[in-house]
Formats: sequence, C-alpha cells, structure tokens
Amino acid sequence: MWDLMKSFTQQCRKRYKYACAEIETVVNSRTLYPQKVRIVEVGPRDGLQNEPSIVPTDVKVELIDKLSRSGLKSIEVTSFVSPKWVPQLSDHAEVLQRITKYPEVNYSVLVPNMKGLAGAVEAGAKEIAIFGAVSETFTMKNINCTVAQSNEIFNKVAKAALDKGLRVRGYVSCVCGCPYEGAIHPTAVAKAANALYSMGCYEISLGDTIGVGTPGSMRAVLEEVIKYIPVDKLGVHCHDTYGQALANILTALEFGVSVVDSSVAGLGGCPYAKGASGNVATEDVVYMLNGMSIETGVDLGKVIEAGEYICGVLNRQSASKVGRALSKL
Ligand SMILES: CC(C)(COP(=O)([O-])OP(=O)([O-])OC[C@H]1O[C@@H](n2cnc3c(N)ncnc32)[C@H](O)[C@@H]1OP(=O)([O-])[O-])[C@@H](O)C(=O)NCCC(=O)NCCSC(=O)C[C@@](C)(O)CC(=O)[O-]
Repeated sequence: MWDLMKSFTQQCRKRYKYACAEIETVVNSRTLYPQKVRIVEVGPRDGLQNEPSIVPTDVKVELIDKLSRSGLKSIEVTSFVSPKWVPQLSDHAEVLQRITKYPEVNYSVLVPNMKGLAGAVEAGAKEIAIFGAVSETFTMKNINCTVAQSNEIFNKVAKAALDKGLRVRGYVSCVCGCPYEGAIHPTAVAKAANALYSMGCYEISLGDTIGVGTPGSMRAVLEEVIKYIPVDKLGVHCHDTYGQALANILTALEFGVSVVDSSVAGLGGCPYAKGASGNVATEDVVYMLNGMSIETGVDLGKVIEAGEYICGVLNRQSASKVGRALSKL
C-alpha cells in the first residue's frame, strides 16, 4: 500500500508538477514519508577529519564502539586518504582493525584511489565509499584532479572493489552549491550522480557540502536526480551551516529518500570547503524521525551518550540541539 501511494505521488509529481500540489499535500501529510530510515553515521570520518587537533586512536575506537551499540546499522569509520592531506585520519588502518565489529553493522571507509583501496582491503574493509563532485574547482582542491580524471580513477577503484566482493557507496559533493564556483545546476548533479551509479555504487549520497541548500534547491536537485537513479538508491548528506539541514532532510523524505547521513554531536566539516560546518547532528535527526514515527532502530539516549563522550574529549559543547537539551551532564 505504501509503495503504491509513493509511486502514485511520484508519478503525479513528474506529470503534473504544479497542478497536483493540493493532492500531494493531502497524500504527503498521511503517507508520503518512508516508514523506515537508515541513518549513516559519518561522525568518526567526516567529523574527525576536520578537527584542528589529532584525536587519539583509542578515543576514535571508543567512539565508534559506542555508536555501534546505539543501534546504528551503517558507520563510516575513517578515510584511506593521504596522511599528508588529512593527517587527522592517518591511523585509518588501526582504527578499522581495532573497532569491535558488530555483525549487524556495516563499517565503511572513504577511498580516493587505488592506493587507498589497497590499504582498506589490507585492513579488512568490507565497504568503501568513493567521492566525486560536480565542481571542477572543488574536485581539484579536494583530490587534486579534474572531474573527468576523478571519474576514471573511481571507475577503476569501484571495479576493483566490486571484483573483491566489497560494497561501494558513492558521494556527490556540492549538490546545492560549491564554495568556489557558487551555484550548481541540478542537471550537472544528476550527471555526476549517474556517473557514480553507473560504476556500480549501491547507493548515491547527495552531499550539500557547505550547507547552503534549502528545501527549494534540494527539491530541484532531487527532481533531476530521480530521473536517472531510483529513489531507494539515494541518500542525503546535509551539512548544517545555514541551519537548513533538517528542513532539507524532510524535503528528501517527501521524495521517498530513506537514507540520511548524519554526524554524532554535529561534528565536522570538509577541510577543502571553507565555511562548511558539521553535518546535521545524528541526535537531531533521530529525534525528528522518532517524532514522525519513522523507524530508525537507533536508541537516542545512546547516541546522546556517544556525543557527550566525544564532546567531553574535545572539550566543547555539542552542536546538537537535542543533545544539549537532553544531556544529563
Ligand atoms: C587523492 C589524493 C591522495 C591525491 O593527492 P596527490 O598529492 O595528488 O597524490 P599523489 O598520488 O601525488 O601522492 C602524494 C603522496 O600521497 C600518498 N598517497 C596517495 N594516495 C594515498 C592514499 N590513498 N593513502 C595513503 N597515501 C596516499 C602517495 O604515496 C604520495 O606519498 P609520497 O610519495 O609523497 O610519500 C589526496 O588529494 C587526498 O588524499 N585527498 C583526500 C582529501 C579528503 O579526504 N578530503 C575530505 C573528504 S570529504 C568530502 O570529499 C566530502 C564528503 C564525502 O564528506 C561529502 C560532502 O560533504 O559533500
């Protein structure tokens, strides 16, 4: 029934974009949101890659173990990128090897090239994430190559990873805007997303890297992307720089997107995207979804505890409003 309603609403959207606004509102308010959402916790990677100081390996391992015990099913634990570029995650192999692997949790790692893939495989990775972008300037600053070159590299990485039986996730960055090139056209996002999807990624995460998106621009992006990629193969990765992340996630849920990336305590940012603040906080996403009766399997109290732990070590206040409101400390 849910699938039928969702498909009906998506067809209405495609065919009668504006005329059906009223029908959609009625359907939206009752049934449009997915019943379940998988949260992809990216704090240990996206969060800690941007810390001014290097977080001790023991702390990273403890944080990831706490997150594993909170009911999260997907955790991105580190990056096998160059330690010269991101020294904060140079202990990638040790982190991946030392964390407790819960059988129900997928642990993924970011990989930029074949060297990263070799390191990840040697350390026992079962899932990798490759990361492309729409913008030439961002790609050059982030991974030191053009978009076309990055596609060549990622194609090889994805093929080799799939041949070894690994799962491959794809990110597209800057989907709502680039820190260097400004506005990004949704058709360019769809093209970049489709390129990664064609490489065999099981899911494409759409990254609003600098958090400039609004429900308007997120909607425009999704309308284009779903022309090429089924909505159940999409996730959203919203930074909260402008306070729009939850609104943007809600917009994505209205499209039927059921995978949301988030970061415990709202840690993070991208070192090659000036002004990017952390991802939306996992605590805030879980609180919102709980309030909408959307199942995540995540224990809010345990995520708050994990957030308190890492904020205690970093000696800073949580960026999660829910975390702060419900903290027992
Ligand atoms: C891609 C490179 C490596 C190119 O960097 P490069 O300097 O062009 O690479 P290179 O091939 O010339 O190598 C330079 C040195 O790095 C080494 N090296 C080379 N590759 C590796 C590797 N995998 N692991 C370990 N070492 C490596 C290599 O061996 C060499 O060492 P040397 O000979 O000088 O001693 C570099 O630019 C890099 O590591 N970039 C990663 C930057 C990064 O992690 N950015 C943050 C990701 S967040 C993001 O993209 C957004 C996202 C995903 O969160 C979603 C969103 O919010 O939108």
